[in-house]
Amino acid sequence: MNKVGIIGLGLIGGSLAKALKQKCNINDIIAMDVESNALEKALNEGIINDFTTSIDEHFSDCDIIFICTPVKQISSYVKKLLPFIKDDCILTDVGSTKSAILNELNVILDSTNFHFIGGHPMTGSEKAGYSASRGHLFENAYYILTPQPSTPKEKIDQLKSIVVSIGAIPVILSPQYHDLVTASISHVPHVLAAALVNMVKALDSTDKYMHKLAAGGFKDITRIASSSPEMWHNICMTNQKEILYVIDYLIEILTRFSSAVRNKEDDYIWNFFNSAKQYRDTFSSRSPGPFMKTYEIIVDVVDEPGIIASIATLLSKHGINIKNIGIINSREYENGVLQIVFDDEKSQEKSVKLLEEMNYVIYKK
Ligand SMILES: NC(=O)C1=CN([C@@H]2O[C@H](COP(=O)(O)OP(=O)(O)OC[C@H]3O[C@@H](n4cnc5c(N)ncnc54)[C@H](O)[C@@H]3O)[C@@H](O)[C@H]2O)C=CC1
Ligand SMILES: O=C(O)C(=O)Cc1ccc(O)cc1
Repeated sequence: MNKVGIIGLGLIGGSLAKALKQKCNINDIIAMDVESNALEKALNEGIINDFTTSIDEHFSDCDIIFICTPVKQISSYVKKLLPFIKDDCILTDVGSTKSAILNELNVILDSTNFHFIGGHPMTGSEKAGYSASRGHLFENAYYILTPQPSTPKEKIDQLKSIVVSIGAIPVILSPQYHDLVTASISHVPHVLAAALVNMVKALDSTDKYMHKLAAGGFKDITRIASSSPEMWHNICMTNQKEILYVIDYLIEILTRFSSAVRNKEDDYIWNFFNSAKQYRDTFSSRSPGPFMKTYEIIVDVVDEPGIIASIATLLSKHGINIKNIGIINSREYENGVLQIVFDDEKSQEKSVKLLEEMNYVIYKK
């Protein structure tokens, strides 16, 4: 992979440019955006080495082009790029919804021979723009790919290897299934976060006590309500069927729960929270999810300077490679604990043994 094109140099486009430059040594990156500020900043930082504000011959020698604009612009950029790109160029996007883009491209996908592979990194932030971009954004994140049945395996493998080289974990899904999964775990949760914030805004009285007293729980569950309205507007307009299916299901759950509260159904209410707790407790706060097994341990450590360094030194002295290490401050572990992620089960087991010998308490293996 020699030359990469990026259309839309915001949070995701900028993070991709940084990751490709910093982790994959790709030194020929051209970016396009409607805003020149981000382009100039990235050029000055040496992240990209060329930019343009229109689609033209600049993209003719790109080996891969990532389209990182809001979802509704993506298919039109595919169409604009087609006259300029070379035959073996991979066109991919990072949009949060997939079927609508492909539906708009169907006719040309059938009649033209080019390689479009949908993509969606399952990582991001409530912040937008190039200034919020980070080269390590994709580390340990799932990165969904939705190739066409006709996409050559060689092209899928090329894109997969780029995904791996920026630190992410590729997962192949159909566009339709992608849209149902993301409607459930991302799109409707964002709708709900915004609904909760709008609810409090409407119910709060002039003394603003709700705003003043909103505590950790409310802030945790509504963090994502600070995301870009443009992005979420685009997502709801392009994943209508799946979002409606999930919202209707959620309404059924709330309606049933409301009746349980009205009728004081003791067992139902207890089980409602208990079953949610049991399932929520199976989601690790750092591991990326159910697709790939992670080998992690949670160590109870006193909060004193140098503790991470001394554990890391002990493990490295015994030849154990640490994939990820950091303090977690979550409600599960009141005082904060050290989470260490390893590459394999052998390293995990060896570390548990070594740390237990040093009298560390290990919570989770
Ligand atoms: N923000 C997130 O957490 C995630 C976003 N995505 C997807 O990534 C894509 C980009 O999102 P972000 O980077 O978060 O947004 P962003 O707002 O940070 O960046 C979008 C960039 O596209 C540019 N842009 C807007 N309209 C354009 C047009 N017509 N032509 C060229 N450039 C244009 C903007 O100037 C901006 O630089 C979206 O499709 C979104 O659904 C995917 C995963 C996570
Ligand atoms: O910040 C968060 O929690 C997110 O949910 C980020 C995010 C936003 C949109 C996506 O399509 C994927 C990930």
